[in-house]
Amino acid sequence: MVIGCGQCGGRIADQFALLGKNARRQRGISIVSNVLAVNTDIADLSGLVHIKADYKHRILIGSRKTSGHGVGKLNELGAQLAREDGDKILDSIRETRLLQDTDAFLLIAGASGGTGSGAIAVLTKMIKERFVDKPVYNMIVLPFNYEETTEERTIYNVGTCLKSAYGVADAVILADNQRYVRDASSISDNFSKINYRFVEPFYNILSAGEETNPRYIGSKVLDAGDIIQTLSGWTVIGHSKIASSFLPFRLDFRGKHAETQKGAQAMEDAIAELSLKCRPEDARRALYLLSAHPNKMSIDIIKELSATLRDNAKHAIIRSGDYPRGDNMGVTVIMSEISSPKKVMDYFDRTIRFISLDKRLSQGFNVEDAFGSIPSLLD
Ligand SMILES: Nc1nc2c(ncn2[C@@H]2O[C@H](COP(=O)(O)OP(=O)(O)OP(=O)(O)O)[C@@H](O)[C@H]2O)c(=O)[nH]1
Repeated sequence: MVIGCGQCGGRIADQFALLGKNARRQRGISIVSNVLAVNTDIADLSGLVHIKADYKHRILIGSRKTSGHGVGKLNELGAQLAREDGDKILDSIRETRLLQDTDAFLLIAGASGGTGSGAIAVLTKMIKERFVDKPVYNMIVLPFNYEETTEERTIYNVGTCLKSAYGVADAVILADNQRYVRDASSISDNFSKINYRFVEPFYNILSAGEETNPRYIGSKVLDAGDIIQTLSGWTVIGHSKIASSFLPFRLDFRGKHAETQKGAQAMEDAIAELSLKCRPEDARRALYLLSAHPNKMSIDIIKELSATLRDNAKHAIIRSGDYPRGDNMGVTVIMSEISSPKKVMDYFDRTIRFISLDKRLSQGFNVEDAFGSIPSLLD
């Protein structure tokens, strides 16, 4: 179940709603049990397209205090309003027809805003307390570089949001806006392309374990259990596609070798496309899914993918699966339990400076050091 908080979270959740519709239409399966958007701003909720338009799915919080006009980047206010009106979200979750079939919750927010940045950890905590048997994950979107220099509160919001989310969510998937920015295009064009890039890797990962047609069931099915076992702590996700226009079983040895090489290349590309730049060797858990046309699945490619991932994520427990569906060969990779990702540590460092504790941070700086100094939005 996907819950978007604030404008950024709501728009990305909207993209998940579209993904759910596509899975039903194209594959006849259900991969998303419900999609909700939570906001303090009526206009943001009105701009969504795919999330159902009723008040149980587009949930306005804090309307008495903000008159439906947002919290103006004050994430403490976002957190407070989520605490006061959180029951509305819990009610909508409880009324979800497919609640029993929900394997996990995914809450999404932009770290630098007010509503989503403040609400995400508070709602995560409430949902975890109410639905104790289901993991609750966060996807947190990091701002563009220019926002860090032009908007005063950006760093503080990001630091407090990341700290609060890490303290309560079962995993925090980091997605960096700056990764996919294309200077030449407009901001709105950028946003829709970036949102697509963030959500696309989930399509096959969520589909593989829900597949019902025997023709498309892999030899090694990657299901919700594998994903849940993989997701922990700081996490990133990436995806790559390779057009494959021939059948490997009819190839001569040179063609076969080239096809196998494509497997290694696809894995390298997926790692290069991870949602936040990080060091794969810092991951303690990893997962990959190979999707390809049933006729193009080959054991050699799977071996090559495994070897390439092992070379990169040297210290990780690796899980994998294959999904024989689709015309293009695609590789989705998740790296999880990443120790002290550099960009996150930089945010903690700069947040501490921002709140003028003026503590010089030495080389051995780690999450625990930073946590002591940064205020939590959960208190
Ligand atoms: N990827 C992506 N980022 C977005 C989108 N909309 C906003 N952002 C980013 O989200 C951050 C701002 O958060 P918002 O979600 O707009 O803020 P909010 O949670 O609605 O909070 P307030 O507007 O202060 O009430 C900035 O870093 C934006 O670049 C979007 O559709 N996609």
